[in-house]
Amino acid sequence: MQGIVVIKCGGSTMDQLPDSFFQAIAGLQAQGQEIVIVHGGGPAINSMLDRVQITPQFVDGLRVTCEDTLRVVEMVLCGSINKALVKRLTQAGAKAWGVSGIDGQTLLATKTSKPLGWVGEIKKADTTIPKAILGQGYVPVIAPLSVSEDGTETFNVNADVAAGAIAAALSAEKLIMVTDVPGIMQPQPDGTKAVVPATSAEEIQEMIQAEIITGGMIPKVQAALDALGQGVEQVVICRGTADDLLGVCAGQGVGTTVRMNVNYA
Ligand SMILES: Nc1ncnc2c1ncn2[C@@H]1O[C@H](COP(=O)(O)OP(=O)(O)O)[C@@H](O)[C@H]1O
Ligand SMILES: CC(=O)N[C@@H](CCC(=O)OP(=O)(O)O)C(=O)O
Repeated sequence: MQGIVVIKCGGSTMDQLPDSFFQAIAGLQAQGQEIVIVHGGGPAINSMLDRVQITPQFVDGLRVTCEDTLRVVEMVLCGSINKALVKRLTQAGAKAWGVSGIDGQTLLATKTSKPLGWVGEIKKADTTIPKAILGQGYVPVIAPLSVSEDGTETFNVNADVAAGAIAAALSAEKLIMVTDVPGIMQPQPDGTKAVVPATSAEEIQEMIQAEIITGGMIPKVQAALDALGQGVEQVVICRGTADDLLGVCAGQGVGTTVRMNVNYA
């Protein structure tokens, strides 16, 4: 592989990520593969909100973010989660450098017009900082906070959306969305659920309408389609294991590959 690989680490799976996953990233980095990590941390934010007695609230997978919630989001994502990931990568032998979307205005945003409070809509992803970090031989580890153009306001951004915007701005070869499920799951006639190996914008719309895709999977698939629309070559939703990560990098059929349309190779 030549192009940049963006890995989005979902908060859902953060506590379960095995050492071998980080060792796989270290191995890829040692082979010269440029990797950028964008991370979430939804469950850790929820636990901290619980400790300060704020009830989490979501609309279509996006957190309603009042001022107090924003403080907690910034503290958890830029603080404990970002540093925990940098440490795990370091222990695995990778070189990692943690930043947030605020740093260098990597994620420039305006406040959403939706009734979600301090949630940002990304206007521009600036690749100066991620590229500078890559240029120094480190994996940028990016927390999904965003900042206003004048630098006065911070906004919360869903990590899938942040990863999609950064992958698009970097013209990444692959966006790998690592989560706690093996891909998009669909109910089968026998009552079980199976991973959808590949899907399209049209099928995704149908699955959202049929409530097969719900909650946090909604921003994920929307971000995947946006990234493809902006030139990212491949988007895969899969689990956070070394096998899945290396399988996607090797072009094997792992997880769910999201495509713009069914006939698009
Ligand atoms: N069709 C679906 N297939 C798989 N997961 C789905 C689907 N619809 C909703 N989900 C939910 O989406 C979750 C992943 O989104 P989220 O919790 O936001 O994870 P992350 O923190 O990794 O972004 C899954 O754990 C599952 O509960
Ligand atoms: C606006 C919004 O929803 N922001 C997210 C940011 C973290 C995130 O997306 O984490 P996951 O990847 O674990 O879902 C939040 O506050 O939970």
